[in-house]
Amino acid sequence: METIRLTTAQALVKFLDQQYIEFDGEEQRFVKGIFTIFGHGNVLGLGQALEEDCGGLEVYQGRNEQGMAHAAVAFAKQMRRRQICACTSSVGPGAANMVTAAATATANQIPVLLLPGDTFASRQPDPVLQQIEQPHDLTVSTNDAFRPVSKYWDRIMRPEQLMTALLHAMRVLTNPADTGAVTIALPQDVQGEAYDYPASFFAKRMHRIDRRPASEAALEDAVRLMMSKRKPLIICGGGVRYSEAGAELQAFAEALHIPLAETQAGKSAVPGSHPLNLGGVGVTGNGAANAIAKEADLIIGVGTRFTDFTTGSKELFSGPGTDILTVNVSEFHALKLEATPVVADAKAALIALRQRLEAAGYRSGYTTEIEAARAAWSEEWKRLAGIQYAAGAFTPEVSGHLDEALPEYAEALGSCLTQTRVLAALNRLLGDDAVVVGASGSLPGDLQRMWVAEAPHSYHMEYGYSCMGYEISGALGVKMAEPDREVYAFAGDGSYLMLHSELVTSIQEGQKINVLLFDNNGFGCINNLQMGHGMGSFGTEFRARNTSTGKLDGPLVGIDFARSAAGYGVITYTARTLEELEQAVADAKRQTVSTLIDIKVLPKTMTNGYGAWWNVGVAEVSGKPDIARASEERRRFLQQARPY
Ligand SMILES: Cc1ncc(C[n+]2csc(CCOP(=O)(O)OP(=O)(O)O)c2C)c(N)n1
Ligand SMILES: O=C1C[C@@H](O)[C@H](O)[C@@H](O)C1=O
Ligand SMILES: [Mg+2]
Repeated sequence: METIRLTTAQALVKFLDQQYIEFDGEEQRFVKGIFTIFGHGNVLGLGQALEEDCGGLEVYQGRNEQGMAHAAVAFAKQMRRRQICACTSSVGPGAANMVTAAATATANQIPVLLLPGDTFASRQPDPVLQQIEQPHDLTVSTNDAFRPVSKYWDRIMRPEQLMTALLHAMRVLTNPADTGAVTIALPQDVQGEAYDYPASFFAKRMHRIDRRPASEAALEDAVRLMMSKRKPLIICGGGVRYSEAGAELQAFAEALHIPLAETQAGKSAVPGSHPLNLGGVGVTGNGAANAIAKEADLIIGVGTRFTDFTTGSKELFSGPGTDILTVNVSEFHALKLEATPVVADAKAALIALRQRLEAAGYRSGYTTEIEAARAAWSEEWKRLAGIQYAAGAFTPEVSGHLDEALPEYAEALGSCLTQTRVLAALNRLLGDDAVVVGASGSLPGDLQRMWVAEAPHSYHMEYGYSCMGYEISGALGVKMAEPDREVYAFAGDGSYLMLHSELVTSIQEGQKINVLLFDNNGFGCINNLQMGHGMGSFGTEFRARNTSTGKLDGPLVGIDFARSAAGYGVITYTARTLEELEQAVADAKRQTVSTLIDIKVLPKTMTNGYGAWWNVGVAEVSGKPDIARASEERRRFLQQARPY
């Protein structure tokens, strides 16, 4: 047997360099590159291997391990999971910083390969710097924290273990039904240890991603169910996009005259302006999709995980005559809500189903309802787009919370801009081909309702984990995936403050991203949530400590975000009027380096709900009557919702 003597780390790099995937007959390199932050836990092992021979892998330098791993997650998501980046960190805190990103990947079912350094396998120098000593179990290290948030976890205690570990890593990373974070912990000493690896291990490997066909029996069940229904509604989830099934979903809807609604992950599979596309559904859905959902007698969930935001905590389509049909490549998701399951690739299943339903002469029973719902939402959209603040006589969208404080905000921010008006303007200004990126705060809800995404894959929302700080790191990953498109990160001020370090990486890499920062001086959506459930404003506005009350109810803490980002070399703007915003967007498009527009918007001017419930925990004991009312309302909704 021919062998090659390499260190564990060198073998790892050589193997990753030889992985390819085949999808619909097209071959592609699987690992584009590797994000690194070196420390003593990885620099002399994996760092040495990459310096000596990184093959075709690109090597990037991250700023924060969570940020760089989020960039890798966003890259893979925008590549529809057909190409990934790996990430290596040092031992201890560097590794711990990646745990959040691992969870983001796993929650969203996005492949990412994480390679944290680990403590010594030999234990000779223990305890090493950054080692946690657990007297009850010496095998435990920080990296065990990746176990619950990874789809595959391994620790390489001997060089030869690497071979089985990497083959299993590839199995999970390329599995469309069950992928997510793969963590391979690399003890510091083992990374540099040598072994005679079989040369065959480094041969080019092609991993075919098959389109799993639906079984005849499942198709028959689905057709039988559909033939008995007159008001079906398709819910287009992220699986439609990963399967490249947008055109087929559109053809399916057109042929059978069935409206469709979008989840956050499914948006931009079918053009937003299509007459059968009702837009976002659920807690952050719009009036049209939610109205049709409430009346539907069949929900056809294609490639969706049916999260609480999509199902309105299982209250939205809970009528006694409403059935669920699922098309999902994952059995786990297909079997949710006691659905009639079609476990299959979305594109393959939609083609097969359409053929059978057309042959059976199926057409839904909708007459004018779809058009009417769309028209009503269009009027509402225009109203939202036109909302302007007027001192003294203004009722914000989210009213009855901070109404009296709005003049103070207008003065402190120096702006009267409303969030809904800004979003409508941006939808017009950015251009259809631009990719919008978001994750957390009030913006995902507003975007799901208001953003009309026309071009395929122009909407990139991480709403599985809704992780603050993903927006900017994510935009970098999206730009790496789609260098020819303008990429816009939509971030709240809270989210920006939490993590924006990879903005510097975007400058370093010459990967232009645009940050649209919505500064409303606080954790706006959480303020809405607490005050909407009977609490006061507590710990969510950005106010200084008040020396007379001892509380955080002093003056507003203003931040000049444009000035802060300018220090990184970012081209920055501040927008306090629509004219300033228009000029800033026009100028930002002309730039070749990353830009940031600090948009000052009034709190409470985001969209409000459109008839879908969200089950959030409410105190059952409180001296406040409003909280008791909220708790009572929750009990009432729970009785209407599906219990499981
Ligand atoms: C990492 C992380 N921590 C906490 C949360 C909970 N959370 C969700 S939105 C939010 C506040 C967001 O504030 P901001 O980014 O300013 O957006 P706004 O709601 O004001 O538009 C918080 C704390 C989260 N989603 N992610
Ligand atoms: O707690 C949350 C509330 C949501 O409105 C928000 O979008 C999300 O980021 C979150 O974590
Ligand atoms: Mg905010």
